[in-house]
Amino acid sequence: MPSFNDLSSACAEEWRDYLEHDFVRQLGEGRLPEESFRHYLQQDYLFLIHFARAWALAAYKSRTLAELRQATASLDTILNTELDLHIGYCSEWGISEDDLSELPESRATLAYTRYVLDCGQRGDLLDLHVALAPCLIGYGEIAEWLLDQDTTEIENNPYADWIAMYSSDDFKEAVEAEREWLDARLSEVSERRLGELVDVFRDATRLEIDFWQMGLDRA
Ligand SMILES: Cc1ncc(C[n+]2csc(CCO)c2C)c(N)n1
Repeated sequence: MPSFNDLSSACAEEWRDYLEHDFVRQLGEGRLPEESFRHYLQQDYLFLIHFARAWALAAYKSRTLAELRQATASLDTILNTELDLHIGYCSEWGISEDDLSELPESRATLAYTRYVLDCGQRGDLLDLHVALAPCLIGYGEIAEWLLDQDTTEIENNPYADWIAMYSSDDFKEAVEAEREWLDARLSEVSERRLGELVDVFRDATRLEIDFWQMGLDRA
């Protein structure tokens, strides 16, 4: 019976390159250049606006009240928790929300956000959730992995708030709910359909790698 693990193990190399990317290691050790984090976070502000739209699309494509609630919970987390972190870091750097809204989107941001929105438009709710899975489940695994590393520095780490948000109990609960939903839906798909979904998952994972790389390349 297929499950989420079949998606990540079908592209194990890309999945690991995403979770254990140099950007993530350096962030955990507190030695990521501020220029890299700043560029990443500003682009992530633009990214989150489109991902909020993707969850709104998931709400629209939902067939049950439970699915509708799950999609709107993610939408709410982006608008009322995640973006606050971005706005907070940026205001410490003297960057206002008006400044952020005028930033040009990088190619990595454009490619990833529009890819996910296209998956949702042309496909069904499962395609869209699979395109969103590297983002939600990946960040959950990244936060867990970071906390497991001996080299991860929390005290005096300028990125500690970022790590804390993605390792919070609320966030872990959302990741768990997503995994359960995916496992239930994937258990019903054919081999052929699973192959299509692996392609979507792999592409989204590669776009996550490009997003980290965009940050590193800035420094
Ligand atoms: C490039 C990039 N990938 C993933 C996330 C994490 N994230 C974005 S939306 C969302 C779901 C609702 O919380 C999560 C976990 C990010 N911020 N930036």
